[in-house]
Order: sequence, then C-alpha cells, then structure tokens
Amino acid sequence: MTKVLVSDPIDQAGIDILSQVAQVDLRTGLPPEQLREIIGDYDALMIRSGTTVTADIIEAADKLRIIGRAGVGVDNVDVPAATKRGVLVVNSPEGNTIAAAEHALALMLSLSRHVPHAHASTMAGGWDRKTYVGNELYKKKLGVVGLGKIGSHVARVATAMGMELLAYDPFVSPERAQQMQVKLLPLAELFAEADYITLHLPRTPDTENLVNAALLRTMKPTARLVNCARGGIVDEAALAEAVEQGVIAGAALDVYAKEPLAADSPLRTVRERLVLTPHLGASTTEAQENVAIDVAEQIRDVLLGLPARSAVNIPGLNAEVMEQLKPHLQLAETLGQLVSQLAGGAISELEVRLQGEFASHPTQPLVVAALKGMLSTALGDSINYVNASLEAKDRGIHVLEVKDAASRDYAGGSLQLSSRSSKGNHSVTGAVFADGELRVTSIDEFPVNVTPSRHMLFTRHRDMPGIIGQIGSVLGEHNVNIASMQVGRRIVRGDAVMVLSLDDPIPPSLLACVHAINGIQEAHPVTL
Ligand SMILES: NC(=O)c1ccc[n+]([C@@H]2O[C@H](COP(=O)([O-])OP(=O)(O)OC[C@H]3O[C@@H](n4cnc5c(N)ncnc54)[C@H](O)[C@@H]3O)[C@@H](O)[C@H]2O)c1
Ligand SMILES: O=C(O)[C@H](O)COP(=O)(O)O
Repeated sequence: MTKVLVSDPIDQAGIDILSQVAQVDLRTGLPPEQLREIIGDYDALMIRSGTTVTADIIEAADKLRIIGRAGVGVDNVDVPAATKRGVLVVNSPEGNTIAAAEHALALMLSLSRHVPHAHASTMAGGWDRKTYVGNELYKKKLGVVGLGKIGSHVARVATAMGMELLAYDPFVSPERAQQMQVKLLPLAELFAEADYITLHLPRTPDTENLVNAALLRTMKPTARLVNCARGGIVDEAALAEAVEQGVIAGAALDVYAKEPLAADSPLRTVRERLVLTPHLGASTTEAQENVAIDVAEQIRDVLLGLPARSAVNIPGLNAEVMEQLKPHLQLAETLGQLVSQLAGGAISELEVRLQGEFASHPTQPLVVAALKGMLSTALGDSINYVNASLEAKDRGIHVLEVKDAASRDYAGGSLQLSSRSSKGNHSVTGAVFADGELRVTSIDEFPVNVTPSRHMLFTRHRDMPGIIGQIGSVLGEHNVNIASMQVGRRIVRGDAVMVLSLDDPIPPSLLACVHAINGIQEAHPVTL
C-alpha cells in the first residue's frame, strides 16, 4: 500500500486528493527523532514550514519518492540531501503569493496606524486618540527588496494607493522595473531614501543578516521596516534595539530566525512601534486551499509515475516539458542505456550531440535523460531524473553538450551519444520518427535502422562470408530466438556491426561461444 505522511496541518482538499492514491497518515507536531523513526514506511511526505526535513531524516527514508512543500519556501528541507537520494522536492510557487503580499500590506497599515496597540489599549478600557496618531502611506516612498512574485504584487497595490515605488533586486532588468513603474536603486540608497521598506527575498547565505545594525542606522528615523519573507534576513536583536531607541519609527515581522519565536527573544520586550505575527503570511483559507491542492496533485501524479509541475530539484523538467519531449526523452534514456552497455566499463566522458531539428529542443532535460539511462545500468532504480546529474558529477563523468543545428540526417533531427571509457570509445545515434517510434540509426558510425527492444546483441566483426550464419547457429543451439537482424557496414569486407533483437535474454555461455567465432571483434549483450 502506498503511504503518504502529512506532518503539518494542511487543508482537507489536499488530504482528499492524496487519499485517491494512497493511505494518508496525518501526524502533526512530530519531534525529529520520531519522524526519523517512522519515515522509512512512507512513499511521500507533505509538509509546511513546521517540519524540518534534515539529511538525517532523508537518510532514514528508504522508500521516500517525493517531499511536497505546501507553500513556497523549501529552506526547511535539505534539498541537496534529497537530490542525492533521488527524492523529488516540489512546492507551490504561486499558491500563497496574494496572501503573503496582502499580509505585508496589512502589516504596513497596522504599523502606520498603530492598529494592534490602539486595539489593545481600547480593549483594556482606554480611549486614547492622542498617542495613536499615525501616518498616511499616500505619496510615501516604499522600498521593495526582492521584486519577485510577492514583491511585485505589493508594488502594484502600493502604486494604486499612491505610493512612490523604489526597488532593489539584482536579478530584475531595468525594462521590467520601468514597466512596473518602479525605480531600481542600490540597496544602500533604497534604505536611505525609503519611508517604508518591505522585504520579499529568499533567505540564502548571501541574504542572512542583510538588515543589520549598520544598515538600520542608515534608515530615516521616520521610516518603518516590514519582513514577511524569511527570518534570519533581519538581525532581530539589532532591530529590537533600533525600534526601542527610535533609530527607526517602527517594524513589523511575520517571520523569525528561529520559529516559534523564543520566549526570551529581545523582540518580545519591545512594547511600542513593533508588530509581530506568528508566520501568518500564507494563512488564509484561500491560500491554504490553493497550496494543498497544488502540492497534493503533484504528489498524487508522481506516485502514479507522472511528472510534477513544480519540481524544485529538477530544473527545466516540468510536466509541460516532459509531455512535449516524451519520445525524445525516452530516446535519450534508451541511447544512454545502450552506450553504457556497449562501453562495458566506467565512462569518463559523455558527449550529447543534438543534431538538426533536435537542436531546437532544450538541451538540459535530454542530457539528464541520457545520464539517467547511462547510469541505470550500474545503479538500477536508485537513479532518476532528480539525481542523475549529481551522480554523474560525483563519478567525475565529464559531460559535453553540442548543438549542431546544421546537421541534416532525419526530418526531426537526431541525437548522438558518444562515450569515452578505459575500454574504448563508442557512439550511438537515434531518431524519433513521425509516428513517435524510436530508432537507433547508427552504432559506432555504422548506419543501422533498429527499433530498440528488451534483449539485444551487438557485435563488431569482419564482414566475411559465413559469420552471420555461425552467430545464428550459436543462438539456435542456446534456444534464443531471433526477432530481427540488421547489419551495418561502410565498406564491403571491412568492419561491420550486427544488431540482433532477441525474444530471450542472453546467457553468459552463449556470449562466450559468440566471442569464440572467428572474425568477431566485440560482442555486447544489451538489456533495455
Ligand atoms: N510569510 C509567509 O508566510 C510567506 C509566504 C510566502 C512566501 N514567503 C517568502 O517570501 C519570499 C518571496 O517569495 P516569492 O514567492 O515572491 O519569491 P520569488 O522567487 O518570486 O521572488 C524572490 C525575489 O527575490 C529576489 N532576490 C534574490 N536574492 C536577492 C537579493 N540578495 N537581494 C534582493 N533581491 C533578491 C529574486 O530575484 C526574486 O525576484 C520568499 O522568501 C518566501 O519564502 C513568505
Ligand atoms: O514559504 C511559504 O510558503 C510560507 O512561509 C508559508 O509557510 P506556512 O506554509 O508554514 O504557512
């Protein structure tokens, strides 16, 4: 029975989808040791930000095929460890964009009008209309740090509210900024000029403690900071001090370096001008339904052997690409299997050559498929689209990608894999015909026209009378039935290749007999 563990609270719509294909166990709040103990039973894990999936947990996850993050941030998952183990990581990049953007705007407005403090004071019996005089956002400068999906939505709404938009995002082009009516500035200038600053960038080694005491001191004393992105980007102790001492006019945080926020955090001692929420950015009914459906559908599909649309650790290989390139990926995988079995030893270099029309396809997915096929000979099922590139890199395999659009052999182009190993060099070429059928079109530069089949025998031999008959006899003696046979040669009585498609596997004793035939130079059994 396929089993999915859901270790954080997710919307029922997601559970319903998962239940179509698996037994779903909802166990929230598990301590790490307990999660490690039980994870070995599960094929899939669905989480939010509450579960931290460490390398240790992934190590214990013997059956795990996919980790689904019902949200955006995967910083609570050790993605490199998952990739190494061939575990797919998926998320929902857009399901909570609006919720997070609206929360950032809510925090900005709350700060400006002292909503939380005025509310608390009124609830406590007060009627204080003097202390809580606020500021308008209209005509103020808003600095957006990180102009991605959430930052862009904040910018759009803020523009509509009459704010002047500044932004810092090293990966956004001036054209895009102009289109959004946003003025791009260096980070230091943005901090010095803005009246409000809102953070919408990921936490990475580069952005850790980006907003520190020194940067806070460059802000206007009337300016306010909002962080609805990730904890750790802001130095919390420095921020508490800056708000307390009036270095800045206020701050609002939804995310923290360590969550839940420690009881003794210096932030909890700031009484005024600081608004804190417990990571509520994505907590709307709408967003929770969106992300739960988005991620549960991907888990369901992957468990059914289909591709995922938002894979974090196989870039460039989403469901759309997989569908469009299905036969081409299949060809690359088959040629990878073929070339590794012809090589018969550790391959040190693989050249992937996209010829003619093939050169119009994205290279990366085809290279990954070729590597998956190539490595599957030695690594079996443990190799997949997730870890193929990494495994090849770890094995020191040098991968070359060549696009040769000018080559004209078949209407749809062709794909050639050439391997270099201690035992020699081999190359195989294949094409996808109009009916979607795969063909091997050359082996070691000898032209052939072979439909790949489960059991095959490839020989390299002298083109001389009687040799084909002898091979046929040997196969017959071993009760191995020949389904089809092809010979490819360049010159009469020179070297030739023969490809036999067989109905039965090749026993080792048969191979020894083939090798013993006079004129046979190489014989390679291939199983696809
Ligand atoms: N509080 C919440 O509940 C909540 C909800 C959803 C998302 N998030 C977080 O919000 C953040 C933004 O999410 P998104 O969906 O908009 O992501 P996104 O990938 O669409 O946008 C991130 C932007 O940050 C930019 N960026 C990267 N490094 C930068 C740097 N050093 N300086 C400035 N900009 C940089 C990128 O170019 C990109 O444009 C993420 O950290 C995400 O985890 C929080
Ligand atoms: O990255 C995200 O999607 C947000 O931080 C939301 O986290 P949550 O799913 O724990 O609410």
